[in-house]
Amino acid sequence: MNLVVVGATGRTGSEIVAEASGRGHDVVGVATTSDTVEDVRVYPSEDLPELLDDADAVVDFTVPEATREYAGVIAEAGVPYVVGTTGFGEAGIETLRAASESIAVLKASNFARGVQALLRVVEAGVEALPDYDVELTETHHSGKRDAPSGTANTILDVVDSTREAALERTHGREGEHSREDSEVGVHVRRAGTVRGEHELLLAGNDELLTLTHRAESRRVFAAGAVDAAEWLTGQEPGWYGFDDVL
Ligand SMILES: NC(=O)C1=CN([C@@H]2O[C@H](COP(=O)(O)OP(=O)(O)OC[C@H]3O[C@@H](n4cnc5c(N)ncnc54)[C@H](O)[C@@H]3O)[C@@H](O)[C@H]2O)C=CC1
Ligand SMILES: O=C(O)C1=N[C@H](C(=O)O)C[C@H](O)C1
Repeated sequence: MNLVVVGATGRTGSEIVAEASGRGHDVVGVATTSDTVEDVRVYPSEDLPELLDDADAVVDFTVPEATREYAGVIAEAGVPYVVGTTGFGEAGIETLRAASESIAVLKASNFARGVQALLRVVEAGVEALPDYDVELTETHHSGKRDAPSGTANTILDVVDSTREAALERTHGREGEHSREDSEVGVHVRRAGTVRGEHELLLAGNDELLTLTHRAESRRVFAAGAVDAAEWLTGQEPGWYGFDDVL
């Protein structure tokens, strides 16, 4: 497969370049400036339209502004599009949804297989313990831009859909007021080189249940993203998630 990795010089993109090259794919990179990663040539972003002529799939781990800018040109070129970037507002999601009318778009906030399993376990835990308090804590490296993480938002969406109610997301706490039953606490930590940890706490009835996923290296995201690109090349235009691949 001819694969274009947008964000190829980044923390995650460079791992994706290594993973895809290691599987024998022909990889080119795109980033803000030209470079080389793992002997793979990285082109500046203005070269993207030309690189799409020979591409079988694009994988994008950048920033929401870049993804929004490139979605149109990738859709015009008719190339399947795997999006790992997080931190979109509603307008960003709309742009990707519009692209999915003409190409296959697979967007996931986390390409670790363990997180897909965690989402199923969260659903089961919340269903079994409907009255328990729910608190979410996520920890990432100090360079992460968006907060809460995309995965945290996905977990909270699963809690809401399981409870069939939108809990009020309380981001950290200070001052003097006790917890309301209608809220879910969301706690974000940024420190060092942590690859990504998510913990959901369910508490009530004198007991605690904690559900935790910890990524130990970015290779887990890279492997999932390349699995997704390999799978997506055979799909019809539409909107897909990582659970469709597994
Ligand atoms: N879905 C998942 O499993 C995962 C998602 N992510 C997400 O991926 C994104 C990137 O994270 P990191 O690799 O830590 O970031 P990073 O800051 O290390 O790398 C960003 C990359 O994007 C490129 N870039 C930035 N603006 C660009 C533009 N306008 N045009 C072309 N390239 C541009 C940079 O040159 C760099 O190569 C974040 O949104 C993060 O949350 C990260 C890990 C796993
Ligand atoms: O920026 C990161 O590093 C990560 N971002 C994703 C997110 O926002 O959930 C996935 C993973 O946790 C690593």
